[in-house]
Amino acid sequence: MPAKKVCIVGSGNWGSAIAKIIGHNVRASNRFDPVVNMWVYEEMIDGRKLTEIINTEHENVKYLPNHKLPANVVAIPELVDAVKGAKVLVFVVPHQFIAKLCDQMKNHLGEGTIGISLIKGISEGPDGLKLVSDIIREKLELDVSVLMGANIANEVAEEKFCESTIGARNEANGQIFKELLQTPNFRITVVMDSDTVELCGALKNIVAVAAGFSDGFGLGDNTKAAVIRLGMMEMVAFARLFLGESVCSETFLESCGVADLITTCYGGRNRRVAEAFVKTSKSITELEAEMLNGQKLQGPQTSADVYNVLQKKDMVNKFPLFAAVYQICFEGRLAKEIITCLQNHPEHM
Ligand SMILES: NC(=O)c1ccc[n+]([C@@H]2O[C@H](COP(=O)([O-])OP(=O)(O)OC[C@H]3O[C@@H](n4cnc5c(N)ncnc54)[C@H](O)[C@@H]3O)[C@@H](O)[C@H]2O)c1
Ligand SMILES: O=P(O)(O)OC[C@H](O)CO
Repeated sequence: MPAKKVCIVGSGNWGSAIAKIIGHNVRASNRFDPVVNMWVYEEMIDGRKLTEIINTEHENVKYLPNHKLPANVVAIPELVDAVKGAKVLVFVVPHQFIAKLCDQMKNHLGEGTIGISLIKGISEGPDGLKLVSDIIREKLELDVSVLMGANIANEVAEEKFCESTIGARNEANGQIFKELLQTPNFRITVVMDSDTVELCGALKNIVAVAAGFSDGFGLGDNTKAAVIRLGMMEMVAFARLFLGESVCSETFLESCGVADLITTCYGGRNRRVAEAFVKTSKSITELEAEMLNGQKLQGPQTSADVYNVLQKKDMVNKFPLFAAVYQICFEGRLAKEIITCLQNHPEHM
């Protein structure tokens, strides 16, 4: 069987960290072509193209500085050129960009191409919730797995030990992605409950924003633990509401569930910016621009997407923590009302 060409669609903080792993792993496997394409959203850095910097210095100096990428990872600015001939696509862009990128890729993919989404977020469809993987499936007609877990990109790039979860609909494809992505310090479990895995990855970012508010008020570890627990209860309830009987409780015990929720509520960007939101009174948009140097927050936007979906179902009052995050970020509700929200949570009624 010919070696499969891999293309990474995205090159931000996580995209670059995963490129380090993929570039290394394809060299050690007969299954994959040893040269990996990486689509890069082109920008100028001190008068030079980012793609040129990556291809000469083998470093994404803006989104993952101080980490060398393997030389077999080739940065390509045109999306259609990057995906040409690829049989394995790794989608890793902020979720707000994925639909438009799929439209550009459509009609440029070969038969039998498979994909995996590392994107944490959701979208809204005409009938309510739409998963990012569903957008990719519908637009590109691919089998799509997902990878979600307690995986802060900088720590993964430093090769510190962590776990991750692949959610697959096609088990054989899930195993192919495990071969592509697993390392001694990045241990992967494959489960078939793909939609729950994906929802965990998206929803934990909303809880991280609430954890950041709590930190901003200096409420301490007990309060943050309560935010994490109540957030998890809302994640489970939301998954059951939208995915029904197919949701497997054990999935929340995988890295994509409890572990990602913990890491994100302590070490993530959403937490950090939400803490600054409380301390500075600047808007989320201002803080994202000031603090993240081009990286994108997923939590506030996901809270808005989730709020709209819940409104359509008339279920907002069943998810007070998710709703409070949205209202505080976008509707001027006072951040300190996160405490009122915890005090009156239906879990204690
Ligand atoms: N960073 C992490 O620690 C981490 C870990 C796990 C999962 N994730 C998830 O991975 C996904 C990607 O995150 P990331 O950290 O790689 O990205 P990031 O936050 O670093 O985002 C910046 C990326 O978006 C690109 N971009 C900017 N404008 C664009 C446009 N108009 N169209 C297309 N691309 C544009 C930038 O060039 C850059 O590559 C997100 O869903 C995130 O939640 C991130
Ligand atoms: O930095 P965040 O908040 O986007 O979270 C990063 C990862 O999703 C943690 O697994």
